[in-house]
Amino acid sequence: TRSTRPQRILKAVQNNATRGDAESVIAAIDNFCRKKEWAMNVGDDKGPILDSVVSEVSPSFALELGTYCGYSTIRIARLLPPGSRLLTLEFNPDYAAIAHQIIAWAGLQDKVELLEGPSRDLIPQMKERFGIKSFDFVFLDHWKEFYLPDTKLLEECGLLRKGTVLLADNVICPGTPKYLEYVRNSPCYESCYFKSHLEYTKVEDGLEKSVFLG
Ligand SMILES: O=c1[nH]cnc2c(O)c(F)c(-c3ccc(F)cc3)c(-c3ccc(F)cc3)c12
Ligand SMILES: [Mg+2]
Repeated sequence: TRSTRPQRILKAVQNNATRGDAESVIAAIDNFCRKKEWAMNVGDDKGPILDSVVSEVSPSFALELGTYCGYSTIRIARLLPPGSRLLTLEFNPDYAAIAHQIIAWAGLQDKVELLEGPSRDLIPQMKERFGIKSFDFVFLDHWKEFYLPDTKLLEECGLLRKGTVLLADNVICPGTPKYLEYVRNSPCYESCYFKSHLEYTKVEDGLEKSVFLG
């Protein structure tokens, strides 16, 4: 039977990237998705913006909502200081199975914990089951309709602290108007927009950075 797009991305990594070399895994995915088959990775245009925010925050505890094939997981994990942890949540088991293998190929499995299940079920378990006090950085890249409810859930579960940085993908394309309205008008957030392009295209998209003020 026909392979899936995530399986074809994994094969491109195994055929073109060096084990343990995260940069080569990122390059292999970007080359494949730019030249062969588009896929919803944050990509090489928005990616450096993600990198700069992660480097600036240098988080001890980071959360990613939406793993897909692990491309942004690797972009984040490769910049984390020793001893820090990235938890990434994926509800699609087929995506998670591929992401595990791509994260391992990059040699970053010791910094990353990939949790399978719906974010609304896993977020309330973070303190008790995963020993998280609060997150320093959150990357929202799962499903546009969940950005706002999951942000409110993170607040309600006491998982955000003064200065926690939220970075949201796709705020223009496909767009997350309810989330943008909230973080841009709430007195509890200081937000700014980083204009860029939809991955591997000339279409406008961007990332919204929002600092929780407590
Ligand atoms: O769903 C997503 N999660 C995370 N990141 C995404 C991302 O970075 C994207 F570029 C897209 C996208 C945008 C435009 C387009 F034409 C196709 C897909 C999607 C997306 C949007 C609607 C869907 F029905 C399916 C996928 C996502
Ligand atoms: Mg995205």
